[in-house]
Formats: sequence, structure tokens, C-alpha cells
Amino acid sequence: MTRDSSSGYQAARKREDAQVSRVLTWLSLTAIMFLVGFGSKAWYSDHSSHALILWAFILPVLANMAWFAQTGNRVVQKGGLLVVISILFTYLIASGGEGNTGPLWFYVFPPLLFFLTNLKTGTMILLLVYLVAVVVFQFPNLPFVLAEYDSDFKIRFFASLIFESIFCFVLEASRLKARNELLDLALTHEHAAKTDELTGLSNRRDIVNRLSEEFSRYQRSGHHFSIALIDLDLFKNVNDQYGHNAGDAALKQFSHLVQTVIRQTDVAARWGGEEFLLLLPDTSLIPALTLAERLRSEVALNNFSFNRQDLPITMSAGICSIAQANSIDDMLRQADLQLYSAKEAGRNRIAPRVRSQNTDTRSEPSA
Ligand SMILES: Nc1nc2c(ncn2[C@@H]2O[C@H](COP(=O)(O)OP(=O)(O)OP(=O)(O)O)[C@@H](O)[C@H]2O)c(=O)[nH]1
Repeated sequence: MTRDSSSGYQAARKREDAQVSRVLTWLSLTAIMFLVGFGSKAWYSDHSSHALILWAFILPVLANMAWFAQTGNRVVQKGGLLVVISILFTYLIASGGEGNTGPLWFYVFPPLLFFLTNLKTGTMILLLVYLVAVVVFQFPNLPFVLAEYDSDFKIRFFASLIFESIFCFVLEASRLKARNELLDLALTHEHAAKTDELTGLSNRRDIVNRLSEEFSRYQRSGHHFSIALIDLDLFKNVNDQYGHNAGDAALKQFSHLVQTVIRQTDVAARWGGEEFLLLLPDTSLIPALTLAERLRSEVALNNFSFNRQDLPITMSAGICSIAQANSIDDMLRQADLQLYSAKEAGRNRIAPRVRSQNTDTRSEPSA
């Protein structure tokens, strides 16, 4: 299981994305308040055109918020806000704002960029931001540049902006490192919580969850599925005769064999002790019986061994399809009954149960 495919990781990513969206909504509201406030201040200081431009920026911020509320598209929400803020700050540095304080807003860029993008994209955009500042500082005669800054200010501005950028980069890099380490730890725990330690198959808790998910899918969309409850025959004798380690080796070899026989979409789990459960999605009774019979035959033919000693391993299984049951518990109960009848009939066999509305027939293939 990779970090990306882990359900825990995906849930964490979703939570992070939702958190970023909430922060962006608050940032947008704060930006609107600032634009109203600084616009009013400029208006009453007789800088009416500056005030109007600041107020004009409220519109795209509001439009971005409304678009996000409508579509829930977080990429557009992030990108939209970044574009609006970039244009606003470029205007502020080029116009000087009030009293040539416009460039001060550039200090918002480094933390915001690393928060909204990743380290690589953030660094690239920051370099562009530097370029904008260099152009404005070096070419005061350009038509859109209205402010002139003295050399001392330019040097101090760049030095402090670069210092802030490096600091933000380092902070974000260590935050990401800590976050990834935490996610890896969560992934290890998630894997351990779902996996049987000896065989590496799903454990009982995991298969129970998957069964109920599959049952919900069946109720929603009518997708049939089947289960096979498998028990290794006379396993106590294997332990008694060859030792517990040999028994463990046989359980591992059996689990490996099962995984080579089932499809990728099937799930094999250790149900407990020497009992296993297969969940076979999109499989009705007859294909499930065919698969179980193939597995039984492979097991009977396979050379199970421990310390160069051959181990006599066979299996019996009870099969049940959702078409024959009302619930997961009912399925498990019926599969267990079938397993019992397979054992009673002499082991090393599969017991199907086929039940229609009016009839209740049982048949067992010979071993
Ligand atoms: N080596 C080993 N043995 C296990 C493990 N879990 C359960 N067993 C053994 O599996 C055996 C199950 O024995 P029983 O329930 O009597 O059934 P059986 O001998 O398989 O006989 P039938 O089920 O009737 O065919 C017991 O001896 C358990 O100790 C395990 O993890 N490792």
C-alpha cells in the first residue's frame, strides 16, 4: 500500500484541502475589509483614483468567493485568489500606494505562496514576484510605474524579502517533512490494523468492513457477490505431528497460494486460526463454486513443506452467494453450515447451497 492509495492519507488530504479552503475564505473576507478600509482612507485623503482602484479589487475577490460557493472548485479558488492578489500587489508596488508604502504588501507573498502551492511552484512564483519588483525598481519610466524608490530602500527591501522567503521555505519544508512522517506512521498503523500478521492477508476486522461495504453496494446497485468460508482439514494433526512452526509455515504457504488463484478485486482474509474467508465481488454462486473448486484442487496438488518435510494439507469450503441470503450474518451462517456439511461429507471438498424461493437443494462435488 503506497501513501497515495492509503485511505487514511486520502482522508488527511481531504481534511487539509478543506482547511485550506476555509483559510482562503477568511483571507478573502479580510482582504475585502482591508480594501474597504484603505480605500476609504485614500478617498478621504483626496486620493480618489487610488481609492476607486482599491475598491474595484473587491469585485474579483467577491466573484472568486461566489464561484467557489457555487462550484466547490478549490483549484480555481486558490488560483483565482492568487491572480487577484498578484495583480493588486503589482499595482501597489508600481503605484507606490499611499506614501510609497505599496511594496510592504510584497511581504505577504512568501508565506501565502508556500501555503497555497507547493515548495517548487511557490519558489517559481516567488522568482516571478522578485522579477516584478526588479522591473518596477529599475525602470521607473515604464508607463505603468508611477512610484520611485531610493536605492537604500530597494536594497533593504530585497534583502528583507529574500530573508523572509528563505525563512518561509525552510519552515514549509520542515512542516512538510513532519507531516509526511506522520502520514507514513499513520499508514503503517492503518496497514497493521487491517492485516493479519502471520499471513499478510486481511484480518477479520478488515474483511468485516469490506463485507458491509459490499453489501451496501449490492443494496445500492444490485451487484452480486459471494463468499467462501475455508477451513484447512485436520490441521490439529499437522501441528501435533510436525510442530506449531510447521503449521504456521503451512498457513503462510496456503495464503500465498490463495492470492495467486483469486482475482485482484477479490479479498482473502484470515477469519481466525486455520479458517479463511474469501470475498468475491461481482460473483454469483456458480462462478464462486468454480473458483473454490479450483483453489481446492490447487491446494490438494500443492507441495506444502516445512524443513524438507511434506505437509498433508487439504481444504474444505462452504460457499454462499448474496442471492441466497438476506444479510451478511445470514451469508456467514449459511457458508458455515455448508462448511460443516463439507467436513461431514469427508473433507477436501466444497459445499454449495442453492436455494430458490420454493426449493432448498444442496449438492456437493466429489473431491
Ligand atoms: N500453527 C498454527 N496452528 C493454528 C493456528 N491457529 C489455529 N491453529 C490450530 O488449528 C487447529 C484447529 O484444529 P481443529 O479446530 O480441531 O480442527 P482441525 O484439526 O482442522 O479439524 P477439522 O477442522 O475438523 O478438519 C488447532 O490445533 C489450532 O491450534 C496458528 O496460527 N498457527
